[in-house]
Amino acid sequence: MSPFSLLQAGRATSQGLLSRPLARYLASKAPTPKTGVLLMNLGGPKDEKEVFSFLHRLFSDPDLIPLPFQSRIAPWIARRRTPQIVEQYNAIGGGSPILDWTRRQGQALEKRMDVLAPESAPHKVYIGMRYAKPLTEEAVEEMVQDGVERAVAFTQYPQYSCSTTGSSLNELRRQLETHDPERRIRWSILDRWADDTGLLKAVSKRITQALQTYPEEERDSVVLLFSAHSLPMSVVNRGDPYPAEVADTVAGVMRMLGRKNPYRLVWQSQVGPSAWLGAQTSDAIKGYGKQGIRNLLVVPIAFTSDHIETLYELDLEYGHVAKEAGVTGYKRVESLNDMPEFIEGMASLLKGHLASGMKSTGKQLSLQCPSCEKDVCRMTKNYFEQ
Ligand SMILES: C=CC1=C(C)c2cc3[nH]c(cc4nc(cc5[nH]c(cc1n2)c(C)c5CCC(=O)O)C(CCC(=O)O)=C4C)c(C)c3C=C
Ligand SMILES: [Fe+2]
Ligand SMILES: [Fe+2]
Repeated sequence: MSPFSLLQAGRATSQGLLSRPLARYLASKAPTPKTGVLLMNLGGPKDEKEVFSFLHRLFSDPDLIPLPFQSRIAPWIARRRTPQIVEQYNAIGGGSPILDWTRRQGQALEKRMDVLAPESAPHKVYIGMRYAKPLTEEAVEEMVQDGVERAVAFTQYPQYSCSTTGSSLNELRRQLETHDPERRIRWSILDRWADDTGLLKAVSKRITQALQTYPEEERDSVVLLFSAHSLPMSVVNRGDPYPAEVADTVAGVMRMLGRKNPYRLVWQSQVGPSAWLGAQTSDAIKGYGKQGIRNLLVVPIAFTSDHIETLYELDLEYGHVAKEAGVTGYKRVESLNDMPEFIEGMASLLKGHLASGMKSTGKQLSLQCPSCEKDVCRMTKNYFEQ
């Protein structure tokens, strides 16, 4: 076991497991990690008390939702939305499991990397969420304090969007400018892994496992409904690569599966009145119901772990839609979470990245934020390319 796993609590100051001084003391006793790996994700409230602050940060982010008078409007929207979202989190156990899953993924990844890539060991995984604790800032502070010299920003969104990975990278750059002004940490970016073999294998295995639960004679006709978080059409229209990269993952999974099941890519989690990319997952379910299709297997294809969008929206909300529509064989593929094949995939992706000399992956160089011309993204590109 990695020495850092033993000191797991030491990195958990923001998660309230230990007092900050004790955590600092424990961290000071650990060896300096040779490689720091920052897992970046959206984050979620751990309980209902955190829902407002989570939504407040989210609606304050112009990379996700540009709003007029953002700093004044964001708390207002967050306050209005909080009761409804608290109810949704309560329906799935009171909070988002995204941090628990990310921690488990991180621990398993750290352990596997120390074996798989001894040349870059010891590895230490940090977690930087965009809108909930532990925030990017806390992770960066800890990395600086640990004396990390080489680090990989490893986004947990396999497909690139300026509103997700782009936003996390912009935030990382801002935090580094404050907390590491001398640029002691050498960074590289690991993102745009939509077609990564490990990812495709893990999703394919999940689908195969789920298909086994249907009667054998019905298995080939089960409709595979790949569902990804939607994007506002304004973001799609400026050329955000996310829809194409999601489609790439779907095509790769279907190739790897080697099955002839009917399949379709649909979009969920639209927010607010503006136009979003469709077709909506819920409309597709209703449509299949009307056609008399009974067996629908939903595959979350842009999330790597469980949270409100899988547990509430896909399972509860759309489970109800399916029931109303007569889709009696509506099921959802289990999320990747800490599936060993997925961890193995993450580890070999990371190992390959490190072996490439810690430069950005090259094949799909991330840092161009390909869709947008925002100054903030250009600044981030310049920062990491130096
Ligand atoms: C691929 C992942 C995601 C994309 C793309 C994405 C775009 C996006 N999201 C919003 C607004 C909200 N998203 C919310 C929750 C949420 N979003 C993602 C992922 C992506 N978002 C996740 C994993 C979660 C769940 C967090 C958790 O439970 O841990 C929410 C909060 C819930 C709600 O109020 O409905 C909002 C709001 C926009 C506007 C957007 C694209 C620009
Ligand atoms: Fe951008
Ligand atoms: Fe979202």
